[in-house]
Amino acid sequence: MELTITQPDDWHLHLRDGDLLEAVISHSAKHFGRAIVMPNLTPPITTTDAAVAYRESILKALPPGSNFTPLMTLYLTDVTTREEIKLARKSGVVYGVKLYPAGATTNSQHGVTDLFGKCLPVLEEMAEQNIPLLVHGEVTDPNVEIFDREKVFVETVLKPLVQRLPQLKIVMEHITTEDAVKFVESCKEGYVAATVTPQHLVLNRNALFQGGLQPHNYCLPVLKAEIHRQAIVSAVTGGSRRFFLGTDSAPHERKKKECPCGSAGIYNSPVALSLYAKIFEEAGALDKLEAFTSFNGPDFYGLTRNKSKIKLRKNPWKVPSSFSFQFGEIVPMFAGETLDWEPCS
Ligand SMILES: NC(=O)N[C@@H](CC(=O)O)C(=O)O
Ligand SMILES: [Zn+2]
Ligand SMILES: [Zn+2]
Repeated sequence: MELTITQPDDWHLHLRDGDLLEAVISHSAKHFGRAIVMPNLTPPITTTDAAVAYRESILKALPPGSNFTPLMTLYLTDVTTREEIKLARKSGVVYGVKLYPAGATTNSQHGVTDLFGKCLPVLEEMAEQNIPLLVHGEVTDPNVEIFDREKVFVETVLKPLVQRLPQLKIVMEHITTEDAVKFVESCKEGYVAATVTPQHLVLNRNALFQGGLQPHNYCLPVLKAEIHRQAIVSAVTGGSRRFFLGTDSAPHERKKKECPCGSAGIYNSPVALSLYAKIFEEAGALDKLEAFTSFNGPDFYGLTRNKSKIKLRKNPWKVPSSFSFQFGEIVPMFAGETLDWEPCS
C-alpha cells in the first residue's frame, strides 16, 4: 500500500546548534518542508537579531539542494519588550514567541516567572502584531504532581489568558492530556490550537518502565496514562482542524540520556511520520492524516500549504539503533525496532 500526501511541516522542532544541528538537520529536511524551530538554545534566542543569526546557521547546515525552511521563534522572558515584538514582526522570519515557564523543561531557566505580572504588555503587542504565543503548558510548582502539571496549567494560566486576551493566537505545544484536548476544543477555532507529538500518540507512561528504566522514552511533558493517550488519538484522528503535527524532536547525546540525571527529550525525527501514519491507520482514519500533517498547521499560522508531495509506503523497515558522529551518538525513538510505514521522498 502507498499513500501520497502533501509535504508535511513540523510545527515544533528542536534543531539545536553547532555539531548537534549538523548531525540532525538532514533527518528533518528529508521529510518536512518547514519547521517551527524552538529557541531554547544556550543562551536562548531572545532577540530578533539572534533569531536571524540562528536562521543563517540552520540554512548553512542544510544538505545541498534542500528547500527546507526554518520558521524562527523568540524565547519569551520577563524582560522581553514590545519593541522586540515589533522588530520580530518586521524581520519577516519570526513566526512565534515561545513561553517556557521558568524551570519547566530543558533550558527553560531563563523563562517566564510571572506571566500575568510581567508579560501582559508584550502579549498585547503580540496579539496586535498577530504573532502566536507557543506554550510549554506545565506549571512548575514542585507541590503539583508531575502528571497533573499540564491540567493545572490549563486551569490557572491558559483559561485566564484566553479570557484576558481573546485576540491572542495560542498554540498549546505537545499536549498530553484529555484536559488539554477539552480546553483546545472549547476555544474559538483559529485562535487556540495544539501540536501533538508521535510519542504522546503511541506511548503511555508504562513505556518509561517497560522491562527497566527507559531513558529514551523520557520527555516533558512526561508520558501520561492510557486514557489520556486515547483522548489525544481521538482528537487528532477525528479530523479536527485545531490539532496539527509537531514532533518535539529533541535530540540529546546518548551520554546525556543514559546517566544518573538524564535530560528530557526524545529524538523522533527519523520515525515521526511512520508513527503518525500508524496511529491514523489503526483508527481507520488514514484519509485524515494529510490534514493533520500538512494542512491544519499552515492554515492556523496563515501560511500557504506546501505544493510538493511525499509518499509513505507500507513496507517494514528497521530503525537504526543509533546515529554516530564524531562528538558521540544519538539514539532515536524506537531504536532497533521495525516500523510499518516508510516515508520515501
Ligand atoms: N520535550 C522535551 O522533553 N525536551 C525539549 C524541551 C521541551 O520541548 O519541553 C528539549 O529541548 O530537550
Ligand atoms: Zn516543551
Ligand atoms: Zn519541545
